[in-house]
Amino acid sequence: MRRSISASLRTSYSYLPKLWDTSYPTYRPLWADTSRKMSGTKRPGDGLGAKAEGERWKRKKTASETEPSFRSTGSHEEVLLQDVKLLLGEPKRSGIAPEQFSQVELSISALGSTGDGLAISHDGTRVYFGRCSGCQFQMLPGDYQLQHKKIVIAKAMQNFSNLDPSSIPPIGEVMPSPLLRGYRTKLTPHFDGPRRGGFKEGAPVPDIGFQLKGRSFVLDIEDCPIGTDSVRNGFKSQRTYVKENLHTFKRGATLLLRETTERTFSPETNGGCESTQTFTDIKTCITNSKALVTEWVGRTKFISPAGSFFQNNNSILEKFTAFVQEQLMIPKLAGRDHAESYLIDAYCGSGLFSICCGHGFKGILGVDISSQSIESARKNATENGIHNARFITGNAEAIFADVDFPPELTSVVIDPPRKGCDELFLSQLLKLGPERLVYISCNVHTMARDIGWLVQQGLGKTYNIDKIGGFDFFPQTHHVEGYAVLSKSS
Ligand SMILES: C[S@@+](CC[C@H](N)C(=O)[O-])C[C@H]1O[C@@H](n2cnc3c(N)ncnc32)[C@H](O)[C@@H]1O
Repeated sequence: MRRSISASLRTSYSYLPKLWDTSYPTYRPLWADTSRKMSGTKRPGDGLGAKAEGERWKRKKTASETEPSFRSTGSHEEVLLQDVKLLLGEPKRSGIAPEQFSQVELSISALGSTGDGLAISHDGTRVYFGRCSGCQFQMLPGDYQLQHKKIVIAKAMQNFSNLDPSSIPPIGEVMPSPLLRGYRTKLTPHFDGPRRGGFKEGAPVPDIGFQLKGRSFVLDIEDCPIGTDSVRNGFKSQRTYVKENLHTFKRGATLLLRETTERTFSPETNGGCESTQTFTDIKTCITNSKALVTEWVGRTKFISPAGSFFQNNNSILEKFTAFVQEQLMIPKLAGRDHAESYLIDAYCGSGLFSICCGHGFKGILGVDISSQSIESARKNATENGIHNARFITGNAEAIFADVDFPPELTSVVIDPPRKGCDELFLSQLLKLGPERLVYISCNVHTMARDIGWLVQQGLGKTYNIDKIGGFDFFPQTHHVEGYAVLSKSS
């Protein structure tokens, strides 16, 4: 049975958990040992004096420290465990855990990378705050969220890359989202059903919303302020629909709410210069996963089935894809036309990077496991004037059987799902040896694991990690979109 502890939490901006100390070679909790002076004082039990203290990160890693290597899953539990270990320090504190379901009053010391509030009681206990597992950070100012997310990326590199800190570049600032609320173009609330027999006529309406934090049941959510207006309206209509038609559901269900945009260009500007054309967008909500939705990234139009993957924060995509395009330029070709170079788009979805960043490349090859997404990528490329791109359906590593681009003129953008890349893909990538790698991820822990693994392999030792940072794709939540840019050392 789970231990349930409730903590009192002041949610005003005057009380914010301290951020983790970034001035140290490795990240440590600033608050964990405030009584310790930096000069000459020993930390109880660690046996290290001030001199050794400065060098402690250089010492040989123990088996348990090196454990989260390539096989790490980057799961919530694994990430939380690393934070709790850092918080408690070594040697481990011991003590008696509070009785089950007892209430203890604790001050939250800091936020963990998973968005959990962390507090130390006399026995070193972690606690949760926030009930909905969706957007836990609504009580925190935007700047604080950005600083916290930068530290999340840094701790991910520290805890999951297995790299010496000297080979990790300083973490870049996390780029803010233009919209802090009303940004999410897709929501998937759900409800549970009876174990058997379906909903009977007159049955009580189940909770419809998102998973309760740390539990396997649903928290009723009437409105979700991070959704766009059209998605929020769609949510209200769908809630009403479920209530009125409950007896038609045989079991629980997940509702799809996805924004689509109909753009109309003003007649008087038609035929004029593209960048001066004015337009009006009408946004509505689609609930059928097979229906096609249209999304604009700046002046680029994407059409894909509502149920297929597309980045959820449209407001940041123009800035983000411009950044990725810049990173894909091969440094050795600086100042020269990149029209001689090639692009591989691994995990390409419906072609976001091939299409927004692909102009000017001599050839483009994309791969995705979803045939539906590949079909969209092909159509979207043609519609947007990209005629030198090929897209194949398959596991990401299938691309290597097909590619004949010269490695020294090739850039690869890698944007895997949360679980990261397979070892097979990464080892074949190293065999190809492309000049430039831009790794994008919504799970910075598996990104750290994969980047760390790549640069420690024989063939990977020729790569430098040039940049690491993030974009705030998911304001008000603990999630952050990370990037890592690597290039071949000269
Ligand atoms: C985070 S999405 C990125 C999509 C695209 N780059 C974008 O930004 O719109 C990850 C993509 O990886 C695809 N995917 C998942 N597992 C894969 C695999 N083993 N091989 C190739 N693609 C995979 C999914 O279908 C999804 O489109």
